[in-house]
Amino acid sequence: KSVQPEPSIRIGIIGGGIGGSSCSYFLHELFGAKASIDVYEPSDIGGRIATVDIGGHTYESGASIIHPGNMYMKKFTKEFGLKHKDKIPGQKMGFYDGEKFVFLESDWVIATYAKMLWHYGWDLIKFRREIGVFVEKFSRIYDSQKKGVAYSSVEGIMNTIGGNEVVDYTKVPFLKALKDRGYKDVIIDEMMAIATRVNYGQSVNMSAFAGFVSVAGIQGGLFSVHGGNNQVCSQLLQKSRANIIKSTIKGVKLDTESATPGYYLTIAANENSNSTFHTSERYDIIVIATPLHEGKSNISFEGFPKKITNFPGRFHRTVATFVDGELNTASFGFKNMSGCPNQILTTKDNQFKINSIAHNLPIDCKVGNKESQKPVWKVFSKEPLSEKQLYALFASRKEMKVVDWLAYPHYDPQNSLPKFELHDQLYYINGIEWAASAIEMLIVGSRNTALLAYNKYNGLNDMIDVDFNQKTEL
Ligand SMILES: CC(C)=CCC/C(C)=C/CC/C(C)=C/CSC[C@H](N)C(=O)O
Repeated sequence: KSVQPEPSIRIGIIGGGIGGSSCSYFLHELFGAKASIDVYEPSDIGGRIATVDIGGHTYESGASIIHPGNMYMKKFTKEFGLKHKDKIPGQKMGFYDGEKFVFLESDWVIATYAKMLWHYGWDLIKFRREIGVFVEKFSRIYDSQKKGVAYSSVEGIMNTIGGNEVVDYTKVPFLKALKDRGYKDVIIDEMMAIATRVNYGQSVNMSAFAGFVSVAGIQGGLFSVHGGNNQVCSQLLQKSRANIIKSTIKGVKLDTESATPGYYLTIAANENSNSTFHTSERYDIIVIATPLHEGKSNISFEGFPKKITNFPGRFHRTVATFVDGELNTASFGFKNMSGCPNQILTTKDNQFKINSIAHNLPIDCKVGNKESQKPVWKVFSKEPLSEKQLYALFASRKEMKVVDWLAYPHYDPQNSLPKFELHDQLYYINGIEWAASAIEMLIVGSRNTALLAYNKYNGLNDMIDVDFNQKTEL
């Protein structure tokens, strides 16, 4: 009978969302039984990919879509025996400019494509091709991670994806990148604007990299996990044999006494995070898997030679209002739902002050089971909806739930990209969100962080910050 060695490395992860859970999985894959992993998450596992219950069904409350080119989410779904959520027919999309629908989907796919081609011309084909190339470039990061390469900064990852061109995408407005490529105003003002508004609540003035990712998020073939994307997080934590601790972390303190790098986590002793009674635990490696920006967390850093405080930029407020009720179709120029789209995406700020209003289906809906297909309306807006706005949008309301959250960074091209490495063995996954926030982006960031910790711990310095564009023979 083989005897398992006692773990000799203690790893603490702050946050049990997709970043924290996938990092736990990758760290376990790399360090094996040598490491014991504690994941601190005071709320539900899943973070921003959690769910909301309404009218007796469960719906995705946050990040809900996965791109078919997202290799890690595809791998995890398969590995954990999860299925894709069924596609239920009858979803009809319309682009609304505040006065009229500038584009309305047809009941037939071919007719919709022909209409789109007529409306947007050659730009539509050009852009589809360009996104394809972009997604292919993105796969270079999977190759470099497979070979064990890690980057200490988000910029290193961008450089691997596409050299200076992609690094620059994080620094120029999407609008400029599109104009430089010769796109006409109609596709920019409608389709590109919709992608940035629906996916990030922002506009084409946001940085180009996040703009490209947002457009990838309105392509065909997108999926989500049957039963909820957050199952991936629970499975990842289970596979990594992590201890899940329901406590709030108040601070990280450098261990200055020991010869080897180490950190103390200050832990709120009970679920009341305001309690003044704290405990402390020492770890060899710490991974922060929660945003550190202003308004998002108040973790303090103590005893570090260089102050860890400066995380410039701000998070963007997104309000998701779920309504079990009837749309006021007259507000959109229709007598009833016949002919009226149930996926209304707005091209610009409008009288309703909404980014989109769309039918949302339960996480476990099934083709052939009508009861499981109960849609609710999900409205995205920048501010909570007033009673007057709700009255204009809905003819009737049975139940309503509001998720008001600081969802994504505000993508100002002036923002600088954070580093993954905050100190010797103190890491920050969510820095990657400042290039673009999506489930897959956080997994890419988390695998990078796990590789960085592993390479550093084992002195594999030649596997850190390798210019993958120059050196592919690794
Ligand atoms: C760089 C490009 C174009 C693709 C790389 C792969 C990638 C990260 C694709 C993600 C596409 C996607 C699902 C975008 C949605 S934006 C964020 C969304 N609202 C969410 O909450 O996840």
